[in-house]
Amino acid sequence: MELNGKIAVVTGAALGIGKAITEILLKNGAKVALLDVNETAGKSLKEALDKQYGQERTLFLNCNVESEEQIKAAFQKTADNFGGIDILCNNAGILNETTWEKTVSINLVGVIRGTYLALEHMSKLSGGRGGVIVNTASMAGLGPLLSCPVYTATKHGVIGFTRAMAAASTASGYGVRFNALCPGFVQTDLFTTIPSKLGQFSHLADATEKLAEKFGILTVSEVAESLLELVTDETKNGEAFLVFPQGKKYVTFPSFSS
Ligand SMILES: NC(=O)c1ccc[n+]([C@@H]2O[C@H](COP(=O)([O-])OP(=O)(O)OC[C@H]3O[C@@H](n4cnc5c(N)ncnc54)[C@H](O)[C@@H]3O)[C@@H](O)[C@H]2O)c1
Ligand SMILES: CCCCC[C@H](O)/C=C/C=C\C=C\C=C\[C@@H](O)[C@@H](O)CCCC(=O)O
Repeated sequence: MELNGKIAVVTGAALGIGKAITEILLKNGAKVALLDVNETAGKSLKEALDKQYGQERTLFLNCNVESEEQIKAAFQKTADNFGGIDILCNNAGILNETTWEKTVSINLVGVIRGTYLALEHMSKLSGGRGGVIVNTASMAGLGPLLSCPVYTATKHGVIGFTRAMAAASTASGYGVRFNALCPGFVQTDLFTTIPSKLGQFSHLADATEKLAEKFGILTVSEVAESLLELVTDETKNGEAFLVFPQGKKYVTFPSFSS
């Protein structure tokens, strides 16, 4: 996919990985709607991006992915403002094993909600022009992270949902590709605030730290480069792209056909 003139929506765009995704999409010619609950950070980023790319290339919308109404309105404003939606990055996510229902609501339900509402704009079956949806999962979506079982469950769910939607899209003719981005540990606020978010598993913080030492820490720019590959390579559909400092690989899943 050539990004010049394409229209992208990024959730959780104000900080961390979402901010880096926004920046690399803009750098490659896309227009970007930034959706985030953090209005202060979102408006601040929009102000900085306006200086670098001009006011017309971005739109900041205060949007909580837990709200059907807010996502629906944000997608409509994006389509009205830019003329449609070609790319969706369902990136917003939290890690909190104490408020675990909220973790499920944002990380998994929010991804499902965003996907279904975006298809109303993107699917060729509903008058859209197709495109690509990339869901930010995690390495914890491929293997259990012992200190955060609910977070692990949400990321496993995101990968399963993404792969099933990719198959459904091919079979149905949506014209939309679906891929999961699975980073290892990444230096962001989510990562640095972990110790206070493990709840009943706080005693496993040291074990988690040892895992981070083993696997290394990615920069947000490294993650964004991998996102760009999933967006632009039109051969990629139904992929789980595992990214960590030592390298990156497309995950092979068990096949049940004899
Ligand atoms: N940091 C890591 O180690 C790591 C590794 C793999 C995957 N991830 C995933 O990457 C994604 C981004 O995480 P990050 O590390 O950049 O975190 P972050 O906390 O730095 O940024 C998350 C952004 O999402 C926003 N957000 C949170 N809840 C929201 C909601 N309900 N609606 C809209 N926006 C919301 C926040 O305001 C923030 O701007 C998450 O899905 C996370 O699970 C993170
Ligand atoms: C507590 C940190 C939260 C960061 C969340 C973010 O999504 C990052 C996750 C990064 C890595 C997850 C690794 C999971 C590893 C396990 O599946 C298992 O493979 C570990 C195997 C143990 C070993 O090889 O020594």
